[in-house]
Amino acid sequence: MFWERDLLSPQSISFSPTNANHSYNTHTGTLRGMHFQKSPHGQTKLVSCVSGKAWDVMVDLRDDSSTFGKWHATKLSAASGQAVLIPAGCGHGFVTLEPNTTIAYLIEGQYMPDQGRVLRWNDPTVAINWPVKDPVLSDKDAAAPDWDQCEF
Ligand SMILES: Cc1cn([C@H]2C[C@H](O)[C@@H](COP(=O)(O)OP(=O)(O)O[C@H]3O[C@H](C)C(=O)[C@H](O)[C@H]3O)O2)c(=O)[nH]c1=O
Repeated sequence: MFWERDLLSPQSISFSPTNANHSYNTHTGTLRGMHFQKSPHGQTKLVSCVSGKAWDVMVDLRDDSSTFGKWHATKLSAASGQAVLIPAGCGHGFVTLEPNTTIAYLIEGQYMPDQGRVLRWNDPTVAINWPVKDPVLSDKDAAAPDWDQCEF
């Protein structure tokens, strides 16, 4: 079981997914991120790995949060069955640790491409300690701005 609505409500976490995405990645060292939608169009994501293995990262972009600018990583794998909830207002990214890694995630919040933003994966302000130093990046991610140029 990946998600059950009533499982989260005792922790007073409300999560009502509106869509589900798959991200298939052929090569080890594929890095996608850090992606987010500009406030107030943030999305909450419940992320899991359904094949292979990945190092999944969130960064807190909520300027009223005590962990503003901090990052947190979780190792996800098909074998572990673990999932991680990325709150709205956080950036999300991952790097694959095996070939043929598929990330599956439920999303709450409408996809609004014109509100999509990217923070550079190796921005020195956030300083995420990625396990992969020379990743495979999309053009969009390779051209991402640093913290100071980002619109949250
Ligand atoms: C997110 C999304 C994407 N798309 C389309 C738009 C593009 O034609 C294609 C790939 O989108 P994108 O470049 O955003 O995909 P990734 O580089 O895999 O990034 C994703 O992985 C990172 C780590 C994320 O957290 C984001 O949810 C998501 O952006 O799927 C849709 O049609 N609906 C959607 O909800």
